[in-house]
Amino acid sequence: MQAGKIVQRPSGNGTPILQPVTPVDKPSEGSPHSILASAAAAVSLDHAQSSSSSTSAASKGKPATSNPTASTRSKTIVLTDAGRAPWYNSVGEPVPAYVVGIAGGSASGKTSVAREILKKLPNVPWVAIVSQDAYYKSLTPEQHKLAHQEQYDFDHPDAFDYDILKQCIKDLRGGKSVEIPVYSFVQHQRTSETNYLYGPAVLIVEGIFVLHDPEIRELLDLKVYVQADSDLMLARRIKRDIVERGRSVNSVLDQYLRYVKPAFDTFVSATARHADMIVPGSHNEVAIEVISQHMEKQLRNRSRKLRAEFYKTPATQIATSAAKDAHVAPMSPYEGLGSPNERRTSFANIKPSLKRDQSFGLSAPYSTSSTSAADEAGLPPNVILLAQTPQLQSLLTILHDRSTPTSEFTFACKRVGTLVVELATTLLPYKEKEVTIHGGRKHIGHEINVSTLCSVSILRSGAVLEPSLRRAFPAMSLGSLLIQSNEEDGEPHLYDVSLPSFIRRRETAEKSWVFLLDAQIGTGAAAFMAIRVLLDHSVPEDQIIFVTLLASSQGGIHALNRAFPRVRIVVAGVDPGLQKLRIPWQTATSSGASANKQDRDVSSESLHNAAVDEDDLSPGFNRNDNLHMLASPPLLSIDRRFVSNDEAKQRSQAQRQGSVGQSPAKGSRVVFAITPGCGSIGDRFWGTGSR
Ligand SMILES: Nc1ncnc2c1ncn2[C@@H]1O[C@H](COP(=O)(O)OP(=O)(O)O)[C@@H](O)[C@H]1O
Ligand SMILES: Nc1ccn([C@@H]2O[C@H](COP(=O)(O)O)[C@@H](O)[C@H]2O)c(=O)n1
Repeated sequence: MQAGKIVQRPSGNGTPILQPVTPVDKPSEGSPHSILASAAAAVSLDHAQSSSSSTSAASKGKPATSNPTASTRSKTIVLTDAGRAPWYNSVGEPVPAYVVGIAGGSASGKTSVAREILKKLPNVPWVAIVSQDAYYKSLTPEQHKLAHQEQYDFDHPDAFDYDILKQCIKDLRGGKSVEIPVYSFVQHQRTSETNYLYGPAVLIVEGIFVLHDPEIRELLDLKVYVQADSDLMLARRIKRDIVERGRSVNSVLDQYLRYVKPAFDTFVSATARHADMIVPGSHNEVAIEVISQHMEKQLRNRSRKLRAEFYKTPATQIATSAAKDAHVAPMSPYEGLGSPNERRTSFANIKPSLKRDQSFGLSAPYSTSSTSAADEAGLPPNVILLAQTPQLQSLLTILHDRSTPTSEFTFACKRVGTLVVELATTLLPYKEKEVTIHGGRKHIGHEINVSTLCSVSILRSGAVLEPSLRRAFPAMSLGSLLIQSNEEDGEPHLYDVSLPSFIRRRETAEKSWVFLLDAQIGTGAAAFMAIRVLLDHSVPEDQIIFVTLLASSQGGIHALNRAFPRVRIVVAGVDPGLQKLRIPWQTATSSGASANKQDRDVSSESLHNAAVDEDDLSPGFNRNDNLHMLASPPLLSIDRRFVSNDEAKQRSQAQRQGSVGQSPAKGSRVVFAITPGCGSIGDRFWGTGSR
């Protein structure tokens, strides 16, 4: 197969095309597909750092001499398209990825079939192809010497390390991040590089012995065997191995006759009996179509519509099941979207699963003042509310006041941010430290290991807390997650994962303490998704500290507690309401294929300036003078940078005048608003939205 990583990008007419990219590929400036490309970068985030030897393009047809590093490049293939919808259930447990195994002889066309399937699934975001080659056993120096003389048998089932391949499939299936080894066919060994891979909804594993191991077969949802004539496989292998794997005709033939053909006849072809489908190695369009349709159906069945699921559930039913088992979260992060009365009934019946002080052993003076405030506000036991002093109240009033000018709003935000961050830092694991004080005496104090700390902002509003955190820990690593609510169903979708390298590595992630930042918690849907991302990376639940300025006491904060009771939520202020509403929404429909991507590039002004149409309001919504929008999307420019205020204004003006090749189309979207609320805190902080 062709070396190198590819991502799928829609062509101008909307037809998917496959493009080889090097691991250091970046979204091209101004590309309308930059969100897609950025999501691809999210899944293969580490490439830029880890793949130092992978800077030259691997393209088919180039002689090995002109492309000497081609075969050291990963065969891992990643496709990401739209944002990733929730991959977990209402208690926060991940729903397994769909795993397809493709086996068959060498050069039968396994990889090509996998890629064709991938092309047929344009609506399935986050698909990855992993090659079994990455899991060849390490060779001893003696075996290594033999391998260079074509005297080592790479076609025997014992040549592979099934345990680590199994673990990799298990991890990816369970939603965990993994490091995929990069195999070199020239050096006959794994290189020092690995590819970080996280979050595929569909995983395709291909390799000659993918159907050999019974435990691996157990992990596969669909088993495919690619069948091709031996002469066709040999012809393809000669061409490929000379071009891509640095071989000569003689060496290919020697290896083929000594090992490849006998092993194929004895072991590989025998695995065909385990397959659900036998696919021809050529002229296989119909088979690929059938497989893709089957997969799409399976994926539809697995898709999570948490909000819809729970919105339909009557409150009494929720309350009853909650009372039965206080530790099982019966509601989604979207709970609280029924009428206020329904919400009160359901919450009243749910016993808290942890006692605030008991569970975390918070030390005075912080616990006493803030926990009593949290108790009074009816917040769950993992929530720590800042003591509601007149000083804090005055700052929160500035934030609540819709007439507050941007500069004052930003200033107050930073001050409240500092207070809430300082409270959050008291939860860190300080250790005793002995120092020598003036006069030479010893003194026992405390210290914190800053190298284990980092922050992850939920973009874009979470970044408003970064300045406060940076002031406390200037050298702290910062990461981010781009989560946006889907325009059609309001579900959160994950678009970009940019985590500090020590979270991407499991061993260090297990020791890390993460401040997860977002400006407010309404439905809690984005917080829910972000916490799941950190848990998928093995950050311990009780080492995640969610820091936020404002929460709705009726909202998803309760569902967060039931799903993730050990995540502490530190919050400055609490407002009573959470409203679901449908608002008119100005989308920009482009004439080109990139319409969907560019639709995201809508100035939040269009949201804020849009009048709420009475007929469009969801049931139970009361027009409220103090109501602000919570769910405005981040301002994304097409080249993935956040646009400045001026840029945003120019863009929205251009959109209104139709001068960017787009015709505005009126639609509507679901948003959730904390009431009375502070509006879209991110927009107000950076001055990019209305008040
Ligand atoms: N259906 C097909 N028609 C023509 N060439 C093909 C087809 N399938 C695969 N090939 C070619 O055969 C070679 C080996 O295919 P590949 O998919 O890499 O095989 P495998 O992964 O089984 O080793 C590649 O050069 C590929 O372009
Ligand atoms: N160092 C190695 C390792 C493996 N091979 C050959 O690769 C074949 C499997 O890869 P496919 O992409 O063809 O499925 C297998 O037949 C091995 O002979 C190698 O040549 N050198």
